[in-house]
Amino acid sequence: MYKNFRRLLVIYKGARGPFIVSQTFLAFSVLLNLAIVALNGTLVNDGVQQGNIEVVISTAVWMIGLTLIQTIFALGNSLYAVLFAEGTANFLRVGTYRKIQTLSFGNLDRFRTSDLLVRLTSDINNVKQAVLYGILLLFQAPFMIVMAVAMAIFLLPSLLWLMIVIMVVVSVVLFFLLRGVQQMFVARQQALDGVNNVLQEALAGVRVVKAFVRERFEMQRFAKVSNTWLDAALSPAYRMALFVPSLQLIVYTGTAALYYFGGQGVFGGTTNLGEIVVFSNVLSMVVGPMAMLAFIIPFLESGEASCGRVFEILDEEAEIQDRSTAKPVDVSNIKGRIVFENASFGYRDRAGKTTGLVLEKINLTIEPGQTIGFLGATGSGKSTLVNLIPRFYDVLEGKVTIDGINVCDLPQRQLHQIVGMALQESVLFSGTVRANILFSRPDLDDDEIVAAAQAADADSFVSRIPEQYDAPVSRRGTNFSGGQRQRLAIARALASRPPIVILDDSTSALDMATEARVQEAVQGLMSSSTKLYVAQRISTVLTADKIVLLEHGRQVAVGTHAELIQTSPLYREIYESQLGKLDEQPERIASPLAGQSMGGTA
Ligand SMILES: Nc1ncnc2c1ncn2[C@@H]1O[C@H](COP(=O)(O)OP(=O)(O)OP(=O)(O)O)[C@@H](O)[C@H]1O
Repeated sequence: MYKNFRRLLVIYKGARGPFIVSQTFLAFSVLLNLAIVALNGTLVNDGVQQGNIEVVISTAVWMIGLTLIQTIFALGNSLYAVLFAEGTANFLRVGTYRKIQTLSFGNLDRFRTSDLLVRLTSDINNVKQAVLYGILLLFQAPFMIVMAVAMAIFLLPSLLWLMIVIMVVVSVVLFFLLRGVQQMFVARQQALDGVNNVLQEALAGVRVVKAFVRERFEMQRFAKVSNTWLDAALSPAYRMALFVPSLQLIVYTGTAALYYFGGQGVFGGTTNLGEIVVFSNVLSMVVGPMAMLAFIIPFLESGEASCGRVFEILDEEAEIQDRSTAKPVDVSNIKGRIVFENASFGYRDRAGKTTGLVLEKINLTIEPGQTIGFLGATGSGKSTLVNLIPRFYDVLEGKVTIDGINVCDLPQRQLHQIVGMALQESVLFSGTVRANILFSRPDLDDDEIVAAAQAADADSFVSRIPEQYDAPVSRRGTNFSGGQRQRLAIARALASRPPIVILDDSTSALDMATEARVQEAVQGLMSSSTKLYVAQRISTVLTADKIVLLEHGRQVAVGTHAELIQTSPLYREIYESQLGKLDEQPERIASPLAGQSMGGTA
């Protein structure tokens, strides 16, 4: 039972201190509570009924004093309970976030961003609530019930039957009120997942929604999931609303019965009024904790379920890990020779099973300093192919080597220093232009930053901004144009001058003249580095030392532009579809962009 919570207590050692302190305060608080209740008997019997004002005053003073001390213990209990609950939530939040940072591309493909967000926020909040209520009430309730029953046996054994009847009635009522509530809470959480999924997608794509005038559709879509959430939230809320009135009804009826039967005892001389007053208080002390127990159980259930969802992330093993045989290398000695040997790859589905091959038996040798272009229709596998070099994914068969070393035998930290990459989606972080360019190497000096920005043709627009390299970048870089974002992302990839640079469709938003300028500058700055360009546009790769043409995950042709135009009908078709019929421009066959060269060692 509650295996996730038990596991949490075992792994979160920092919680033990606040937990023990809060429960110690709680025990004292409950004992004092009972003592105060017992004093009611003295007050009525020896004070009020005997007309002894001194007993009344001294008992009242004792009761006030004990109440003050009890309040301090109760406050201590609450404070440490909050510390414990908030500490637990923080422990889970930081641990989960740290875990997400260690996950590989493949793991992240299987967890949707909205899913991760819900787990990091709402689920952890559920755990916190359950821990808080649990620590405040869970241990208090049984303790109070046992003590109160003991007092009832000691004080008025003749009316114990009444207490048992009331406890049975309360249990039956609570059973019916709570039946199915756990499933209702789980359904509410799932409905919240649905709301967050729609919200995340719709807000991230709000511009597309507006551009396609889909606001009404999106509003309806959101209203639908929001209504589902409302229904799911109302069902347990209705049940909870019945809680207090039902219990009040039982307590008031029970108290009336107590005075009826107890009154007969007083008239018969078998009991006295003080005992009945104390018994009446004890009755509330039993019903209250029973209600508390019933009240927190759904929270505990929902917290336990959420804790399990958080553990799912914490238990996720990063697909790509450093091998025990991985040996550090001197990055400055890496030349940048890349070889694909019979490399095949396929993505995994949510269950972790490979769905089919996206790349098949790729054999390719790229010499240090060469410029290579990868060309092919959308979905042909270009990005997937280059992603195998920095080990964003591991090959299923074959291998990829850098300077003869299998990339799987390189420590990932070093591999990512060797391979600088501008990803297909140019994501910038909020901060400054400088901080974004320095993302991979915070120790670079201003000259190196400017050199990288110049090579990416970013310096031209950055230097026109009044704050220049200290210009603010908003979240995801939305205060820059698509082309500017791409150029800053390229500068970020070049800044540390890695021996291998991969630009994955990173110049697609640039006009052809700017693109040619970038390529020329990159060639100047990174002449000894191996440069890989993934492109949709043939103009991006025309002057490469080698163009690799992919079709449905297979490498169908490799060669220079002049070679491919003669030997590959597919290449010729792509060329003509983008740049016009060759028959009408024969001089372009050998020298497509006369005067522009990005090649290194042709
Ligand atoms: N993370 C992923 N999970 C599952 N399948 C994927 C993933 N990324 C890509 N694919 C699939 O792999 C195939 C190759 O995709 P890839 O992105 O490598 O193509 P591409 O040639 O770079 O395309 P584009 O030019 O449009 O970027 C496609 O069929 C795509 O649907």
